[in-house]
Amino acid sequence: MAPRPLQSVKTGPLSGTVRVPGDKSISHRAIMFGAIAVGETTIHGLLTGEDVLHTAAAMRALGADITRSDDGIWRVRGVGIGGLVEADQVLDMGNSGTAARLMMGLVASHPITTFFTGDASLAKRPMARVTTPLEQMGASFVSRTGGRLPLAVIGTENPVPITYRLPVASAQVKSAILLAGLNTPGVTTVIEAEPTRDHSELMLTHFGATVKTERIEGGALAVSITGEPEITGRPVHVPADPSSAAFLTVAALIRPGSDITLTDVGMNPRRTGLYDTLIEMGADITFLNRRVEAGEPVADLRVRYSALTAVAVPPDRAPSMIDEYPILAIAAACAEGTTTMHGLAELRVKESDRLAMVANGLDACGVGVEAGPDSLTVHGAGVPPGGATVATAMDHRIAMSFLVLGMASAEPVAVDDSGFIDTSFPGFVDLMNGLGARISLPNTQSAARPTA
Ligand SMILES: O=C(O)C1=C[C@@H](OP(=O)(O)O)[C@@H](O)[C@H](O)C1
Ligand SMILES: C=C(OP(=O)(O)O)C(=O)O
Repeated sequence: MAPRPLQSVKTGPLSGTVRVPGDKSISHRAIMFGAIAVGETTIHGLLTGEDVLHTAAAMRALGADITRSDDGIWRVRGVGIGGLVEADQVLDMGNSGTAARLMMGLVASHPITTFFTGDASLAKRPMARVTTPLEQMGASFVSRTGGRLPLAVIGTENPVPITYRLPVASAQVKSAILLAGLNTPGVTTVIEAEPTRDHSELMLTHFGATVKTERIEGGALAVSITGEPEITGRPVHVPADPSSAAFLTVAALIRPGSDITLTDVGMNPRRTGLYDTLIEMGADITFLNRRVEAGEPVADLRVRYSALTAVAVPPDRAPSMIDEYPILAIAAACAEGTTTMHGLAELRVKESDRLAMVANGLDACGVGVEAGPDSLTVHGAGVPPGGATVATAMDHRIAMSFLVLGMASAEPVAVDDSGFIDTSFPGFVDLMNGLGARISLPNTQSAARPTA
């Protein structure tokens, strides 16, 4: 598809009350778990971003019946544990690491062969982190050198349960193993040194599976699933995505006079590291109407402009804000002082090398920045100069982050392609402009100083 450049110019105060789209992690899981449950799962507030639509298409190809009614509610009729059928087409996972990795776990413990592919960004991302444990469970794989997509999973008829210690903090790898464990006799256990998002554990429990989490010696968590449960379709209410709300939150914090409210935002503590960090920087964020909906904590967030000061973000916070470092870097660029972030090696293997893309983009916009192998240092500029076109490398979060930077910069900031924003946040531009942003097609004069 042709690139879709956009530019963002300095805006006045933001105001209004909005609900950002549904949580991407929870939406993928609602479709997948509904597809392997018995009976009907109804999903309210599903994210209809492209990543989740790829998951829905793939689960249909594997036998589930998935429809969307006019009222916006999705209905999934599942096949039951062990009931997935061989797809007669290659499954295209688009830009989505979550879709590819969780689905590989699901099919690995079925006696079927499944072919996966993805776009140029996904085809660069490491898959050995899931194929290694799934091989131990009995599946085999045929892939390109280095274990990348396109890739075939030859599922096993006789899967064996394993106990596996995660070499990287990853909810995707944890979930892939637990999902393979669903159609495996006995107990499958994943040990994680650092707690990652637990949406799989919460939702599988909601569907009737037995999932236990215990703290073991050394402080690690052991997450175990008992195989071959009877899981039944359930209603799922998807909260608004805290990772999407992050862009609006930072935009309001850096525009003087702003006062916005974001409703129904997921507040699972394994996802809220950015909000903790912003509050440490001096952000005025009030959490209203805290409640639990369908097993997930949610709140309405009132966010007001705040003079932010730099912080050192502790590395052990990374799993709870892993997707939020690009937008935190934008907040840091508008803050007073030097912000340091460590423990970020995983950012190099997301939709793009996010450390490199953030550093190149900030540098092009005149903000002092250094990227190390797993760290980022941003020197706050107060009002960033801007005046550049930033390369986004097929990465939705890089595109949204730099459009937010443009809202506070002296000169407009353009992004070379906004098309991938639809993977996670359809309607981003309209929602932002509705609050007072000025994001539009670039005019030719401002497209100066392109980044690498
Ligand atoms: O499990 C999930 O839904 C996700 C886990 C994270 O990836 P990793 O597991 O690779 O850290 C995150 O970056 C991704 O956006 C969604
Ligand atoms: C890393 C992300 O997603 P995924 O791994 O599913 O592509 C993200 O949304 O920032």
